[in-house]
Amino acid sequence: MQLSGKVALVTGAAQGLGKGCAEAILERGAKVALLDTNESAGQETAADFALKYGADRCTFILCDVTAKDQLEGAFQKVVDHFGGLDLVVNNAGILNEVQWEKCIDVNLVSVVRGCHLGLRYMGKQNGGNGGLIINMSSVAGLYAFPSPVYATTKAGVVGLTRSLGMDYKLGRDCVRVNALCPSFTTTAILADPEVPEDQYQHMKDMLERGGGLMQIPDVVKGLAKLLDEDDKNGAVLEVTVQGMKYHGDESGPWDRESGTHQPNLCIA
Ligand SMILES: NC(=O)C1=CN([C@@H]2O[C@H](COP(=O)(O)OP(=O)(O)OC[C@H]3O[C@@H](n4cnc5c(N)ncnc54)[C@H](O)[C@@H]3O)[C@@H](O)[C@H]2O)C=CC1
Ligand SMILES: CCCCCC(=O)/C=C/C=C\C=C\C=C\[C@@H](O)[C@@H](O)CCCC(=O)O
Repeated sequence: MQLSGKVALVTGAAQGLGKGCAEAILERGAKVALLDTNESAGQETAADFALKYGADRCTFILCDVTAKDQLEGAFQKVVDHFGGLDLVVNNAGILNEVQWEKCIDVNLVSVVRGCHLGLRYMGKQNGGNGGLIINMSSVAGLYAFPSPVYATTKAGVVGLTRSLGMDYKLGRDCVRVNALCPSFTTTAILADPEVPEDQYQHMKDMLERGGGLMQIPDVVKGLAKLLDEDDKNGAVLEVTVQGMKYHGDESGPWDRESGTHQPNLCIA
């Protein structure tokens, strides 16, 4: 996707992977709205970006993605402020197995809502120009992981992405929907996950056996790949220290015999 002059909305963008994604999008010439509950970090990030990329290209919107009205209001504010919407990155997420309902709300329910809003504002059948949605899942959504509710939310994001990325939907909306699945990356989420001790110990072990931590720029390379590969829709990209690979390209039972797959009807 060519991003010069386009408009992006990134949730959970005050810090961490959301901030890294937002900066990569700015570097490619788009305007970016940063949504987050952390007002001080969000304002600071927006101020930094304004200095580097221009005050007219970045805005912070205080938004709890789990509050339906706030998320809807934030999408409307972005369109009012920048005059359109072309790219949504549903990134905000937490790991909390104690307050597990909250974990589902932030990581899954809000991503469903973010996708619906993205389709509402970008979908051609609604008067939009088409666009791209990138959902932040995790390697935990692809393989067994010691924190089961977190893993469930991330697997849910994979299923949501694949199904919203079906060709018949693209033919109607011209909005591609893809997911990024990073492994352990150095951000604040690693510092204080609210998980029982046995889960934490098991994660430490997985981290060691998996080859260690990635850094934010490693994951941003995955975002860049999804931005560049305009033919990808419903794609699920794993990003680890071992490299990047797409998941789940195999045909379902309905396509298996013929080996055919309907081509995309429209590329945004
Ligand atoms: N760091 C890692 O190892 C991995 C992280 N991820 C995912 O990446 C995404 C970003 O996480 P990180 O940058 O690592 O963590 P982080 O904790 O540094 O950033 C998360 C951001 O989301 C915001 N946020 C949390 N709840 C929110 C809400 N209700 N509304 C709006 N904003 C909210 C936080 O304030 C924070 O700015 C998450 O979805 C996480 O699950 C996926 C795979 C690996
Ligand atoms: C294999 C799937 C990885 C998916 C990672 C993910 O989506 C979210 C992880 C969130 C929190 C994980 C916390 C893990 C903590 C410990 O492993 C700890 O050892 C991390 C230490 C970090 C450091 O050395 O700086």
